[in-house]
Amino acid sequence: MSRAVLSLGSNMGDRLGFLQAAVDGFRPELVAVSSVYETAPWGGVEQEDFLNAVLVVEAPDADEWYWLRRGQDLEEQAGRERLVRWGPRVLDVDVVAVDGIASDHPDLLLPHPGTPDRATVLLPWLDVEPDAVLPGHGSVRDLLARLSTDGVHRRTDLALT
Ligand SMILES: Nc1ncnc2c1ncn2[C@@H]1O[C@H](COP(=O)(O)OP(=O)(O)OP(=O)(O)O)[C@@H](O)[C@H]1O
Ligand SMILES: Nc1nc2c(c(=O)[nH]1)N=C(CO)CN2
Repeated sequence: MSRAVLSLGSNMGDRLGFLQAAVDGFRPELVAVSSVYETAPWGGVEQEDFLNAVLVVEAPDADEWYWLRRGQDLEEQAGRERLVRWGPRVLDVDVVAVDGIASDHPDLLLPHPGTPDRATVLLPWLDVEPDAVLPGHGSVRDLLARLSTDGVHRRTDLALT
């Protein structure tokens, strides 16, 4: 069984609709969906706030590349264009971690190297796995305790179904 943690983000157009489309795309493999968070952009590009969420997915015969490909297919279906690094996007699907796998392949770095510094990933991850461990980095709770969560707000009025 392959178990992956995926991070979703959108800051253009119907943000919740794009996240929901990703959830629907992963429906057969879906184990858990976090709350939706409204988050101030990190990365230095001036842009609209994001909606972020985290999914846990599982499939019996998948490997880590399967999850990357599935995420990229869904980004493409959403009409994503790669214009600016860390810039606006209709849908971003990052593979945060797959089981305990470490990968330094540039097309699939695992765990995703941005994760330890991103409250926009760690906070929603804790919703679905309160005892989560980021392989090689320790508990998600401890990683999050080092970070500011200013600008990361749970949207109780929005939900992915
Ligand atoms: N763990 C991963 N999850 C998703 N894409 C990855 C991962 N590791 C490497 N990549 C590669 O990153 C590229 C996509 O980068 P993308 O434009 O989505 O980055 P970004 O989301 O803007 O920035 P960041 O990766 O820092 O969140 C793809 O070529 C993909 O193969
Ligand atoms: N808050 C927030 N900021 C971002 C995000 C994101 O998902 N959330 N993704 C980016 C590009 O990957 C750039 N900046």
